[in-house]
Amino acid sequence: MSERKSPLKVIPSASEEQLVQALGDLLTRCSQEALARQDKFSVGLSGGSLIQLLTKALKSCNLKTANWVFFFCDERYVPLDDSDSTYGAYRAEWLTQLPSIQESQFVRADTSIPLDACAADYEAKVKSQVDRFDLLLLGMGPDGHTCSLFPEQPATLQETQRLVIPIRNSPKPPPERITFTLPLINNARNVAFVVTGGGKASVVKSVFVDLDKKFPAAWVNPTNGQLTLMVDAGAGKEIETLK
Ligand SMILES: O=C(O)[C@H](O)[C@@H](O)[C@H](O)[C@H](O)COP(=O)(O)O
Repeated sequence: MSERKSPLKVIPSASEEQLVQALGDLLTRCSQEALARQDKFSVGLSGGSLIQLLTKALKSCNLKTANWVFFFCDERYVPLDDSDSTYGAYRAEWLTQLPSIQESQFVRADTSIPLDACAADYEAKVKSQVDRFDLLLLGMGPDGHTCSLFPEQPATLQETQRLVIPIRNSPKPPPERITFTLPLINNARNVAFVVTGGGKASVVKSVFVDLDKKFPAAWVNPTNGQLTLMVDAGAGKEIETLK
């Protein structure tokens, strides 16, 4: 158990429709705040079920996205046209369904170079464009992993220097990845977990109520930013005390 640096905001949703609406509201607020401060809105994306939810939120909100820039909180080290590529999954959804978003708005990892170089190159890309992320959208696996920070690889949670690191032997395939580290994640202005499904209810409680550091997601604790947890009825069923 450790302390939260800022209060956790929990947004429960009774249906997918409500969750999509809440995600749209979050994007609206964070983008307005960012664009009132600077000329770009920087967003870190994650893979998994978030892709579809985000696509639905963006379609229903009709936001002006021209000044948004999308990064990847983690990426699988596979060619960009591989079916495992997180960027590829977003591209397939967004470039067909969200015509206002351009390919040039994605800052992609260069997976054609060696893995260590890929991570260092992505860190350089982040540093050259972003001081603090305006919004990081994170998923969480049933094992409590987030980004590509896995419970089986606790040393990744001790990183203090590098902002993006290579991952080898990931317990979840594919084995090679790059991932944002805690110094970068916890420096963001807004970090939002989007977690769905009853299968994750107990890990949601362990991470967000018990702050059990066995789970990498429990290490996400923005230093000077807002942490939000968006859950559907299934994932949120064991956290009554937080709602
Ligand atoms: O790179 C990956 O393997 C996925 O992106 C993964 O990290 C995902 O974000 C979480 O497992 C949550 O996924 P779900 O929301 O689909 O459960």
